[in-house]
Amino acid sequence: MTDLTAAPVLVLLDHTPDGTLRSPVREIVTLAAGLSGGAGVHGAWAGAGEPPAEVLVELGTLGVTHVHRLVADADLHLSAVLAEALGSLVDATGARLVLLVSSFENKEAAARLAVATGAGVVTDADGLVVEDGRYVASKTVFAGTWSTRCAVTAPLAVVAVKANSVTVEAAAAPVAPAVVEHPVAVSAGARRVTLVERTERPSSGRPDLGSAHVVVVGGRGTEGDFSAVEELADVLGGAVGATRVATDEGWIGHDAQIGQTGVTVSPRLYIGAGVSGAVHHRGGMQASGTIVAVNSDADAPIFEIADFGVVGDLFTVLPQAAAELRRLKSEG
Ligand SMILES: Cc1cc2nc3c(=O)[nH]c(=O)nc-3n(C[C@H](O)[C@H](O)[C@H](O)COP(=O)(O)OP(=O)(O)OC[C@H]3O[C@@H](n4cnc5c(N)ncnc54)[C@H](O)[C@@H]3O)c2cc1C
Repeated sequence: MTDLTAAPVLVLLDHTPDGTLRSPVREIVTLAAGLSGGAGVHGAWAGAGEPPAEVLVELGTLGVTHVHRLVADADLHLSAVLAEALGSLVDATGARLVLLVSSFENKEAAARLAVATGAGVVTDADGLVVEDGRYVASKTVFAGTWSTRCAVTAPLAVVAVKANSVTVEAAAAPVAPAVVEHPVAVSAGARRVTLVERTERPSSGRPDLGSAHVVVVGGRGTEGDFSAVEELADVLGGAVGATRVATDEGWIGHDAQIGQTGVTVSPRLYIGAGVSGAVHHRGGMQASGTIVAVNSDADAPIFEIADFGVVGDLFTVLPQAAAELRRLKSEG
């Protein structure tokens, strides 16, 4: 039986343009440290300069032993280029597992990497273990109504893990990661698309919807007034989401839409206000840890899946909840 813990684990270290780690990266590094045995956790760093010193310290605390700074004469934001870079790192490190955060862009890179290397790929995983010499990933499917376990039978596993799936933990002993430059020879095929321009969306100051621990969602019941939803999200340090009705009405941007034709979220806490819980919406939130619903209609379908429900007017309930949370916070 193959001893997978004898092989290093490769982790894509997503970060902001200024070099700050994106929050779910800490989760997959924790997962990698637990799976790598003594073989080490190798991080792939795709960015203009070196990782900042404080990031290296943090990565070392989490158990990253090596950071490979990818250097390419093509844009590593393009999934074809990134997939080739990760493929060459797999060859260089002998990794048997590549972990990525399950974002839209990373899933595309994961698929390309798997096709190029013959790897087995699992996306939207919420857990990963080694069983009988194979990596076995868990994930929910069919709008969160089924839990599945997928064993990777190929020699290389590529697994994209959903945010909020792993509790971040420091490694048993911190290390000082070695920073290694890794030049990437990009193929002509990966150059078929060139990035002409990138403009970062202005930050709302709130966490990213796809990876936030808390998401507060407004539906038609808000009648376009998201102030109570935003206030509660801010008290909880959460992101603001919406139903398709709310985005179609133009009350909030389409990137806030959660559901079958929007973003899939699985925060630790989902709060739906004025949201009926239609099947197309559930498809994007049913895997959330705790579901709270505030709806004036006691027969609204969302109460069927809610862990905690309040029958009431959101414009009364949400400000009360926000005020009480503020009071509790001020008491320390
Ligand atoms: C192909 C297809 C894809 C779709 N994809 C998506 C998707 O990705 N995401 C998505 O969300 N939808 C999607 N939809 C639409 C989906 O079917 C529902 O129409 C939508 O989710 C309903 O949004 P809602 O809950 O805001 O509105 P409604 O269903 O109208 O519910 C509004 C709720 O607010 C409550 N309410 C009203 N006033 C208050 C108040 N003051 N306080 C408290 N509660 C109040 C009402 O009791 C009601 O339950 C899709 C539809 C189709 C056909």
